[in-house]
Amino acid sequence: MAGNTFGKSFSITTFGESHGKAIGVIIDGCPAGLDIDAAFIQRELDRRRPGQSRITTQRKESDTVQILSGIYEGKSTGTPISLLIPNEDQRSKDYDHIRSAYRPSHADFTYDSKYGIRDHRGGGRSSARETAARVAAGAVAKLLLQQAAGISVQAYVSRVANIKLEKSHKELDLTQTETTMVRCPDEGTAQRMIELIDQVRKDGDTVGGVVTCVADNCPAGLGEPVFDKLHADLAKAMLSINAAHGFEYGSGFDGTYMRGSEHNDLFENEGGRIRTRTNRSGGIQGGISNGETIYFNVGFKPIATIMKPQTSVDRDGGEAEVKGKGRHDPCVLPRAVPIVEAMAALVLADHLLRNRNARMG
Ligand SMILES: Cc1cc2nc3c(=O)[nH]c(=O)nc-3n(C[C@H](O)[C@H](O)[C@H](O)COP(=O)(O)O)c2cc1C
Ligand SMILES: C=C(O[C@@H]1CC(C(=O)O)=C[C@@H](OP(=O)(O)O)[C@H]1O)C(=O)O
Repeated sequence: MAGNTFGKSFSITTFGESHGKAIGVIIDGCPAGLDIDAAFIQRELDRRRPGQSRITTQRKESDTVQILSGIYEGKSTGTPISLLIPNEDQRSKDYDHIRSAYRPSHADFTYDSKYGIRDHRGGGRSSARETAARVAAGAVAKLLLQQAAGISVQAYVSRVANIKLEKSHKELDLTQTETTMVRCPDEGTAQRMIELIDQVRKDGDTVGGVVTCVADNCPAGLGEPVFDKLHADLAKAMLSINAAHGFEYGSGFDGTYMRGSEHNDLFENEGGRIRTRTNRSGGIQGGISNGETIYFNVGFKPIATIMKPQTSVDRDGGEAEVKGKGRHDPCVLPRAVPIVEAMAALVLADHLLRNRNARMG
């Protein structure tokens, strides 16, 4: 199968390029009868939209979603749901200077190597504009998770470069995430992150960092014991996001410093429900959810397009100099939050539906 489809039982296919007419998504497998609030899909898109604050790309897209099929009188019909988001503010001229040169650490060279086509206008399919389609589909997945099982998915920015939120997700009030433009739920840390991004933007440079994601109320039993392990599917989903460079769940890489005696999550019976006292497993054991909170981190690199000259090569291998032009994000993180949530919701919705056939009764 070509690489534009994601998921098995609840699957999405996205289409469109950053500088084409529109982008969109077809969702397959959504059961009939789900209440679909179009305003909710739009609110999720608004959280990802370019031009939303001074610390994001200034491309002005309204990202107004059109529902083309699969929803009737506010409910899913069980048929493919297609959602279209027209492009309104492409400025392809900004890319004339890289008609043949490759931007360092963007996808220009690899895309050309694969297809033999150099469409220099924006990143095409490799532009993060495509993630709008994922967020629209992720909104439907969130509604499914909420209505079918009461599962919620929330992400936030936990680090920008070296400015780190020292509190864990258990100590934070995640309802505060949307109150700061950087989407960090701690006001003081958020201010320092914003100041850093402002400075980096003035310098014509970029910074990376980490998004943390938390899924609550996930029942025990979602996932597969072999290849499609829940954490493996989450890892693939997260690493499929543009500029994502790392994934860890539960105790992650820190856990590798501990001994088994320190690391194990001991079981207990809490009023008839089997739980663990700690949650270093991040809510997943053996590829299957154990009913505890699922949490993971996604690391993002500093964005490739910088407003400083860098050496490069052109299609013929000749020397070239590339300096970023146009509208770009100085930091991916504030807009990555709704994308991470959407991809997590898609994975969980897929496994929730797959799990229906796991056993009799
Ligand atoms: C929300 C978001 C916004 C992004 N904005 C830009 C941008 O303005 N300029 C840019 O060069 N890269 C941007 N990127 C990253 C590129 O799309 C990405 O680096 C590129 O496709 C190459 O893929 P890779 O970094 O995963 O190897 C963004 C990524 C995300 C998730
Ligand atoms: C348009 C969006 O972000 C874009 C992501 C992006 C990239 O290279 O990933 C590069 C820029 O694209 P362009 O120069 O074509 O405007 C960003 O503005 C969006 O997220 O909707």
